[in-house]
Amino acid sequence: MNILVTGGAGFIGSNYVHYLLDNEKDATVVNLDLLTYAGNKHNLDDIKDNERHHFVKGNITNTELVRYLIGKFKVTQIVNFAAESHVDRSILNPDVFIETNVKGTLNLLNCAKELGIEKFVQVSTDEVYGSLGPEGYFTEETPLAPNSPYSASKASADMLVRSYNETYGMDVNITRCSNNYGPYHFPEKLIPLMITNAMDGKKLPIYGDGKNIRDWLHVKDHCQAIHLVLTKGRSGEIYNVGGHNERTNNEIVNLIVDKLNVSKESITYVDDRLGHDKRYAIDPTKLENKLGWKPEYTFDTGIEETIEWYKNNENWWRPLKKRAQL
Ligand SMILES: Cc1cn([C@H]2C[C@H](O)[C@@H](COP(=O)(O)OP(=O)(O)O[C@H]3O[C@H](CO)[C@@H](O)[C@H](O)[C@H]3O)O2)c(=O)[nH]c1=O
Repeated sequence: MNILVTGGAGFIGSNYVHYLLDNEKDATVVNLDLLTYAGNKHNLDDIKDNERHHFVKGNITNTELVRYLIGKFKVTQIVNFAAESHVDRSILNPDVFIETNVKGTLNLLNCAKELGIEKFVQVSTDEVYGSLGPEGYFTEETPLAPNSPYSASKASADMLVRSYNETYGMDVNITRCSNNYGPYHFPEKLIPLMITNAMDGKKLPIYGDGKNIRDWLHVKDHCQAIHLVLTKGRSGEIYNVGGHNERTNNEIVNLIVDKLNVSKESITYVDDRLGHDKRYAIDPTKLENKLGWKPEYTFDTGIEETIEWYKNNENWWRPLKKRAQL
């Protein structure tokens, strides 16, 4: 297997690169990442001498570069993690989301088609389904109804991937995950922002009333799911990946406050996010039944480990928060 992993210096991508090197002893990984604000070469420090890992700084929109890498490394599969991913940033500046998430995916698909790639996996999100009321779950048949510029860009990319299967018969899969947490999570996102703010005695800003619900999935369970899809997914299929773990934002922040033993008075309610989706909840039955996926982490263990990781890796997150002015 010679796998092109795009966005492999980001949160989920770098966890997946580690997963691949640990679990596929014959795999060569070509890691293409632009190292934007959220990409970080330090996520890959422990594998920088690994001969099966080739890091390349570059943009997935660069046709010549993608063609060159596929040829040089005889790439057989592509897993596309590269994306602008932060909803708040997409509300302020949607353009770069279209550029990377839509045009970048299109470029990868074109190169994959031209050079005969065996499998293309698009890593997508449950946000393409929009927002749920208090009952029910997103299944793979739920109609797409993205509400933010971010989720609209991801839904657009999903449609392109689907079309390359329908039109050109390309072997593709789309995975749609719920909210990930775990090591190397960029500290602009809810869980790492709250942990690191709490460690520094800063305020913990909750948007709106804090009753919005997210389904939290450990990033390592997500990586395992993506790999099952890459190796066993049926061509053209979509697989939802969820944690069976719905929590309100209030619950998450209060849990972190308790675990880090800081005052509840640090919690502060701030203006709501525009178009804030109320509830995401994923039904991962298809992945469990068809591909035998079983998450290993309970949220209790996962969040404990994650908090410990941030306590032990201040050198990793402090410069990031400083640079991003968080
Ligand atoms: C950063 C921040 C977030 N929030 C709220 C907004 C959401 O309801 C919830 C989680 O926010 P975020 O961590 O930004 O994640 P969310 O918008 O759900 O999106 C994440 O999860 C998605 C999957 O569901 C991914 O596709 C996105 O790339 C990823 O960023 O916490 C706050 O209340 N305060 C905050 O400071």
